[in-house]
Amino acid sequence: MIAPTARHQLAHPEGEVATARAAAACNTIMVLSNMSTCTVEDVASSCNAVRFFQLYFFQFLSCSCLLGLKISNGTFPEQVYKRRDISAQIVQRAEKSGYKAIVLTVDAPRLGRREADIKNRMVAPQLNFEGILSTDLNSDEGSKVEAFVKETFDASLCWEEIEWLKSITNLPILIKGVLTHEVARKAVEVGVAGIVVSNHAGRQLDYTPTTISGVVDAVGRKVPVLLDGGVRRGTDAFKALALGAQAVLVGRPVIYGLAANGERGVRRIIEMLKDEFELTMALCGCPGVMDITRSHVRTECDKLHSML
Ligand SMILES: Cc1cc2nc3c(=O)[nH]c(=O)nc-3n(C[C@H](O)[C@H](O)[C@H](O)COP(=O)(O)O)c2cc1C
Repeated sequence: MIAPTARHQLAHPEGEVATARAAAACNTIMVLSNMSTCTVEDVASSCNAVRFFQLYFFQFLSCSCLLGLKISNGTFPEQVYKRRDISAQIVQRAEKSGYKAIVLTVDAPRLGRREADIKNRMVAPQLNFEGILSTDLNSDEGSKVEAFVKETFDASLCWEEIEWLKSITNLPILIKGVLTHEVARKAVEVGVAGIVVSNHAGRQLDYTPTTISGVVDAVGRKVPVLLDGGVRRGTDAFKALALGAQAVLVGRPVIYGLAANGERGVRRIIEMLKDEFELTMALCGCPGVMDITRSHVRTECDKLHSML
């Protein structure tokens, strides 16, 4: 699957549209970010790729001087309002445009400190929100993306939000950004259709681990577990499946392929990964994906256990 990486037009003028066409040609699912640089509808009408839609929840940050509130030092505190109407609008647009699932990203209550973005004063067009949210933010320092996220992402996201999301869409809901078995169990309890084990490519917090094995054990096959992050070779996909993932998501390699050669570059990346994956299966004696088992990989943990 292609992971949501909301910067495609910075890599290539056709951005997510070219990526979606490559996904369709290679029979791969594309997850479109709600921060994408092409609109939900443009990507949908460009080809017949199977598409999932990635969602962040929104809020509205307003200075309380509008409400006449002051704190003791004379400054005006900021007030935060949830903007479920915006989340609802965008989910309904995705549903209407034929997206097959919602992938709710839960690991970005705030943006991690992305020093390259700050240095480059990063700006990314937010076409999905034109006329809905102000995307022209004044930030004297740092990246505009950071300012946008600070002002508009709902940092108070909680489990009730999933109940609400289920009430406004018939699409299955996957949760992306799970790292622990406790969160995975709770996610199953509230009725998600799938779990994406991900540390957001390490872009949020340095040193966060991805712990697929613990999550797979906790979930116990009740819903599919997907692995995201660090897949660079077919062997990585094979290892993920051996550890219990049902699919993998690929982010940056797709962007690199897009930057190098547009739609053809993305196709090449996906083909290379698939070829390497099939070769690994053949060399491990696995005629089909169902033949890939836990015994095909040995982790550091296994090594320790074998020494006891
Ligand atoms: C440039 C860039 C933009 C991203 N934008 C989003 C996003 O909008 N939503 C999201 O859930 N994840 C986003 N991610 C994280 C990816 O979905 C994915 O978790 C990560 O790239 C996977 O790791 P990989 O790049 O090692 O394959 C982004 C990642 C990158 C590199």
